[in-house]
Amino acid sequence: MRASLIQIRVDADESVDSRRLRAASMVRDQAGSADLVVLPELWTTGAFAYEAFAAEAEPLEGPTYEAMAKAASDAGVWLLAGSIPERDPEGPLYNTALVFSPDGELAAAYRKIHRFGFDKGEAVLMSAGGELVTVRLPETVLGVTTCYDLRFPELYRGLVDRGAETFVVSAGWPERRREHWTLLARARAVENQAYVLACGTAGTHAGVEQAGHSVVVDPWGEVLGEAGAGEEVLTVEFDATAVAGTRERFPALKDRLLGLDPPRR
Ligand SMILES: NC(=O)CCC(=O)C(=O)O
Repeated sequence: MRASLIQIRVDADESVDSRRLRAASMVRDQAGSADLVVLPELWTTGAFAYEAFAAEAEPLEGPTYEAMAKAASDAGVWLLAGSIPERDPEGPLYNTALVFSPDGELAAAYRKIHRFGFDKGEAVLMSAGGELVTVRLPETVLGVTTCYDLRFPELYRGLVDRGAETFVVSAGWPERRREHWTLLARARAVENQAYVLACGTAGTHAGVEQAGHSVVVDPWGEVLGEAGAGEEVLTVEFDATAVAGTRERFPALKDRLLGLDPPRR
């Protein structure tokens, strides 16, 4: 299958409306080139533009949902439309990733579990999700994750236990920790014998330079494609069936002793 990672530029000098139109058009441009399209985390506001979260928060079925549902169906692609600052009808904000099927239906919504910032920023402004999300595509099962989640291997193991073979990561990762980004993407791929499609943003917002360098890693940890620092669409073709083969030939996942209920002896 072919996946296109849209590493869109998120700069303070562009309005959210303009970026939404550009993102929709970039998704449409993938018609015929990709089966799956991935956008980054909080690309409407920027992942570090904390003061914009409440101002630009949308209900789940708000303007970004509308634009992305239409773009997915126009292009006929599966679309992980990145995440939005979602305002729940009860009041709290969530960092919520949206997945659309090629007919423009919502296939899943994933509320980011691990919020970044310690005692500041997203960690205090957003509420934490609590549900692991997988999506069955014809060729593979996606495990949906967002940015800082990449540092928590137990989340990815939980997704493997729910059948995930391809992890998608929407991110707004900063340049200053770029080496962690690539290292963690490869680690999650190797330890779970799964593909990792990790899509970040380009540009600088809220004074935080973004790493770009979106990356696709195979179940053996090989980097199949990597973007540069600027705005770019990274398209990579990969054999989704290779996950089963890798897990059969090198069955390390069967040697797990901990975390299973009951534990294996
Ligand atoms: N938006 C994020 O989750 C940022 C994560 C990050 O900067 C890091 O883990 O490092």
